[in-house]
Amino acid sequence: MYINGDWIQTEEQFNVINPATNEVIGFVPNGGTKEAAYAVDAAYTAFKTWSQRTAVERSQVLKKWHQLIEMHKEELAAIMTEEQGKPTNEALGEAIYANSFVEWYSEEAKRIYGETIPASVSNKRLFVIKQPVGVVAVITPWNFPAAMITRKVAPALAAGCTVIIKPAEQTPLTAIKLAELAHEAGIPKGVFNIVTGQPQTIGETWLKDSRVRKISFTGSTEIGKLLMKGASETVKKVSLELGGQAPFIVFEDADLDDAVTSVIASKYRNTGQTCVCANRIYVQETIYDKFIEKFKTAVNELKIGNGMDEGVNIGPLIDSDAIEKVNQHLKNATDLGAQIIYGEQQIEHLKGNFIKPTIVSHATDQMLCMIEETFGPLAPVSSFKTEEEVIHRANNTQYGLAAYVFTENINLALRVSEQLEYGVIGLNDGMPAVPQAPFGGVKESGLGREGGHYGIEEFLEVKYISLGIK
Ligand SMILES: NC(=O)C1=CN([C@@H]2O[C@H](COP(=O)(O)OP(=O)(O)OC[C@H]3O[C@@H](n4cnc5c(N)ncnc54)[C@H](OP(=O)(O)O)[C@@H]3O)[C@@H](O)[C@H]2O)C=CC1
Ligand SMILES: O=C(O)CCCC(=O)O
Repeated sequence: MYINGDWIQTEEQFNVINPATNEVIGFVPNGGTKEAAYAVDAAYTAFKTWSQRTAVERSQVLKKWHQLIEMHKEELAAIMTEEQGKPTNEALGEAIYANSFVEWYSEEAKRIYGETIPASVSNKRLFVIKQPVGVVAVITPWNFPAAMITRKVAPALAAGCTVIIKPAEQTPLTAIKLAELAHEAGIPKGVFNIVTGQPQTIGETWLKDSRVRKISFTGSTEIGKLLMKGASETVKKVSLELGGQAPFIVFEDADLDDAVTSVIASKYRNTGQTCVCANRIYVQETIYDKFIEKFKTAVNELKIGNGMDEGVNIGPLIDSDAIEKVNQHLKNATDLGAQIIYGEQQIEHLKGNFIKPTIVSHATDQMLCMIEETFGPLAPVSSFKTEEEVIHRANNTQYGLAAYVFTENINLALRVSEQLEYGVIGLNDGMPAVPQAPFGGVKESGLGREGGHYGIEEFLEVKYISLGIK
């Protein structure tokens, strides 16, 4: 792991596994309290100087990191395919996407503006300045091993914060590669630190330490809630990007081909393992059969296999627990009357964590797959009659990250978008996330926003200065 500009080893290590083959591909240090605390010491010390650098200086260092990531994007992609399973093209797409946050925030570093406020008396002047929050703990998941790091770290560093990062145990190698490039880019020692190892111990050490002023987390709602509770002990700021349960709504006047292309992209990207994946698909009853036919045809084109192999677009799931969850959702759906219309055959020729893309029709809102985040390539399709009905059903969840709406009617589109209780709406768009726009959820899908100028605000404190003048 990488702390205070040095590479740190521990006696104990843990293995990193390729989910396409279940083979061990490497190992990393199993850090605990000692390493987690050392990272805070380093980041706390480095904050004093990094926060004092000019915005232009911070911007230049981030630009250098961006250049190096661009130069090494194929290598990063190969690491992601090996440790996470996503197909090569998708992994390269992620490396580029991840780097777009570094580029965007290298520019945004220069636009952290304050404010002057008219005073109500003539002998005062009122100012607002923005300052970095301090040491930021970044805890990231395995589904986007590079982008979830850069989406948090780039705005944090641009704002003048220093970071301590704990990547997911399944995907530490991508994080370590990013650290190598950060080191080469001249990010000063202590500004960027990676601790691999025991999640609970590392998490607790950071939660208890009052020098850590912010936690930025992407992952399950369960762990998000736990971190939020822990953060209250020292009143840290929190940003949480948690589970989703995205409805994908297709109205009868939608461009069907477009809707099908988008549902494939949204549902099967990363083999269904994103928090914004279409989780439940609602299709207006008048076009239901036609949609299902086109959807089936398109899914049939997908090639499943080891992400390293040419032409593969569906890789393995991350581990056997993930397979079990999808199978549990599928069994529950069929027990409750859903019909498997695509995907019933088992995959026998692949030995990793593979599961066939599956479509079920006649899904109802009582089924687990319509209530919980499946995080896998199971697509339940349900029909609806009216706008009111589908809005009610889409909102009837504790989650609120992304929702998708397909229609050619601008009035309907805006009415529905405004009524959906979600942080991100893909309106005739199955892939809305970009670096310049705010991404994040409402309800139990999280707090705060990543991306755009909103994303950097999460790492800034507002300071009000009242100046009395003579
Ligand atoms: N919003 C999203 O993008 C994601 C949502 N999920 C959802 O969560 C489910 C479970 O996935 P899973 O990987 O277990 O997600 P987790 O929430 O458990 O893991 C996310 C990150 O949190 C860390 N973590 C776990 N426990 C603690 C703790 N007590 N204190 C501090 N950090 C901790 C993990 O470390 P470690 O890896 O070492 O356990 C990892 O780095 C998925 O099936 C999916 O539904 C999962 C990933 C991403
Ligand atoms: O699953 C997630 O947490 C990540 C985001 C997807 C995206 O950025 O498109």
